[in-house]
Amino acid sequence: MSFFQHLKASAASEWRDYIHHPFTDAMADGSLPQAAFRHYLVQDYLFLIEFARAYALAVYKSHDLADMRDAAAGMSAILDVEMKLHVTLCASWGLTPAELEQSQAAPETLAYTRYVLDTGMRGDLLALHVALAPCIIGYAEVGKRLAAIASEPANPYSVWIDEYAGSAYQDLASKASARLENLHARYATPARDMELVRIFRDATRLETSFWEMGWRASQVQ
Ligand SMILES: Cc1ncc(CO)c(N)n1
Repeated sequence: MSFFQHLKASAASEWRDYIHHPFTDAMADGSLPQAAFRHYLVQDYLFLIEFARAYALAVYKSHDLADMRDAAAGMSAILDVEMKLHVTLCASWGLTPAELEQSQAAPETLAYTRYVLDTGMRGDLLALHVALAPCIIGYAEVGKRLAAIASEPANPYSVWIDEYAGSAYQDLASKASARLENLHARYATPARDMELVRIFRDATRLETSFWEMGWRASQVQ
């Protein structure tokens, strides 16, 4: 069993809640109110700023050039690619990048981003990448799942779904999986297993609470 499969199996119910959240199903069938999606996406923009910072921390925590380049590429993938999706979608609602950046972070956004940064600050590169894994590998799973069930044609969320189901993002997630296995082989010890599983489970729960935040916004319409 790969390390990632082990993490998923050790947090099976948390992982299922995250990947199959009602917020994502409502994107797939197009029933999610746009205001809820907007709320989510603005928070996600703030989230990505801090996740880019977490990859910068991974550069700092790296022991060799290969890991540094790898982390730098992860940072660029967020700053130069993924955030463009948010900027484009938000522009269609009249929101500028400056307005996005000045939005107030929700408690869920603060909790998740602080958790990952704190895990990286006090831990090593492996702990940090375990904290980052639900984000990148999870969204690739969600993207693929939604692309398979999304209502056609003219789903209002197809741009989002296509981004995460698309080959560029899928490729990024495969690289993240390979990186995780490699770091595990180099830095894991049996005594660390509980610590690493806990980090993975906590980060997965924080992903679910991020969907919950968007989902709650859809319930108050
Ligand atoms: C909350 C969250 N998790 C994961 C991703 C994927 O990068 C994202 N954009 N937002």
